[in-house]
Amino acid sequence: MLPARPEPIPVDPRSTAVIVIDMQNAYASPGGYLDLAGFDISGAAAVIEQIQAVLPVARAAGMQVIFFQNGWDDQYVEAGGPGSPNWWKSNALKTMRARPELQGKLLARGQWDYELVDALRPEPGDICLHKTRYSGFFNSQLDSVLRARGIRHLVFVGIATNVCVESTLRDGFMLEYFGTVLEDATHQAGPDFVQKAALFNIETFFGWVSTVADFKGAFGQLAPTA
Ligand SMILES: C/C(=C/NC(N)=O)C(=O)O
Repeated sequence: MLPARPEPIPVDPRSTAVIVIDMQNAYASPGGYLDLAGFDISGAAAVIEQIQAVLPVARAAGMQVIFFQNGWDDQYVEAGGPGSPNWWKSNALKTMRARPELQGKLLARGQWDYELVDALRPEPGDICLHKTRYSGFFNSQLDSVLRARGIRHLVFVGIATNVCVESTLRDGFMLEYFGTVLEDATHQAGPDFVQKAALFNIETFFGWVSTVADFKGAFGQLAPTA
């Protein structure tokens, strides 16, 4: 059992994936997109440390680790033009329109901004997926990757709680996946109250909320199973 809110939840490591949402320089490094767009990323360093503690435990327990990277091709075709709400709402695209010297740099594959932070690198056996919108289920291989492995439970870490973490967990709920967020391994884009609001939504309507300490306590002693 994994201690969680609103109640403990049974989690079988063999049918569980840890989903690492968008731990890219864009979201977690000074000089990355969120920082340049004026969001407070001071909590990101702690999130990196917490994820560093989670991943070895997850791998040793036999869980699948899946890294997501968010962004687009270097011409921003995947971002959509003015006919896409993404063109209007993406703060990365808006920041580049306001500051033309950044054009081509933010969230573009091949650029530093798109890369995962140095401290969190996939290991052999981990899976890396790309996404072009906030939900990891939209236009990606995530659902088929999970179904092929019999995975039903998703444990979320990463940035941002109220955007890509919550969007992916919500879509997973609609697709019958059980979703749990490790709250202290996530950080919001926006004021503190949006972290609280996202976690309230998740624990009340869409899934469960746990902590890194409880995750380590539940799975830290487990050897991989055949
Ligand atoms: C604000 C934002 C969040 N992304 C995420 N990874 O949650 C964005 O991509 O613009």
